[in-house]
Amino acid sequence: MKINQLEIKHKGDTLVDIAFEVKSSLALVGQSGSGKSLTLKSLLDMLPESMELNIKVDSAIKLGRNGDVSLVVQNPFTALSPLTKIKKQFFVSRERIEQLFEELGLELALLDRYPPELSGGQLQRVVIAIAISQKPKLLLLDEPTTALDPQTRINIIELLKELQKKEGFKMLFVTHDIASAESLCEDICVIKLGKLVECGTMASIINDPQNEYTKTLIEANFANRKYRE
Ligand SMILES: Nc1ncnc2c1ncn2[C@@H]1O[C@H](COP(=O)(O)OP(=O)(O)OP(=O)(O)O)[C@@H](O)[C@H]1O
Repeated sequence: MKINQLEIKHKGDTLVDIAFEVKSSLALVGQSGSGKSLTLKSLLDMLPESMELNIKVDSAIKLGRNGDVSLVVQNPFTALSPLTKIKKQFFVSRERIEQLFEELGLELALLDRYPPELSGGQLQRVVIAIAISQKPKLLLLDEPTTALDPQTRINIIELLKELQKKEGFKMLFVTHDIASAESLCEDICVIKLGKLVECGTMASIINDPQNEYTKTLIEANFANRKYRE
C-alpha cells in the first residue's frame, strides 16, 4: 500500500505532510506530538471535523471506517466495554472466534467473562482478536504494548508476527519506542513534527542512521533499555 501524499491541516497550519509505503510491516517512529496518531486517524477517516485531509493513495486496500483497515489501540484496559461479556464484543461467527482464540492462545472460558476480569496481556490479545476478526488487509497499531509489562510486551510482539503469517495482513505500527519497532517491523520511517526525516529497512536505519534526529532517538531508546535491564 503506497501513500503518495498525506497532508493534514488545521486552521492553516500543516500538522502532517508525509508519504510512505507499507510493503509488509512499517513502523512510524517519532516522539510525542510528531503526528503519529493523526496519521492513523486519517487512514480510518476519524480526524476531527476542524481538520482538512489531502490524501493520495495507490492501493487495492480500501481505507476508512468501512474499509479493509482495523485499529489496535494503546490501552487495552479502556478499549472494551467493561459491562459487556467478551463474547458479545465480537461480530463474527462462533467458529471464527474459536479459531482466533486458538491462534492467540486464549482459553475459550474467557469468552464468558467481563473485561475487568482479564489480565492486561489477556485483554490486549482479545483486543487484537477483535481487530483482526473481520480479516482486515491492513492492521493499524497505536503503541499497542505501552500499557503492558516488559515480558507481556515481548509476548504480544511475537504473537503479532505469528498472526501476520497466518492471517496475511499488512501492519502499520506507530510508536516512540524503536526497540519494539525493531522487533516487529521490516521497514521504518522516522517522523518529526509532521515530516519524515528518513525511511528504509529496519536494519539499515538502526545500523546506519543518516539523520541526527534518528541517531538521537536510537541512542535514547537503547540507553533507556540498558538502564531498565
Ligand atoms: N484535535 C486536535 N486539534 C488541534 N491540534 C491537534 C489535535 N490533535 C492533535 N493535534 C496536534 O497535532 C500534532 C500531532 O499530534 P498527534 O496526536 O498525531 O501526535 P503523536 O505523535 O501521536 O503523539 P503521542 O505519541 O503523544 O500520541 C500535535 O502538535 C498536536 O498538538
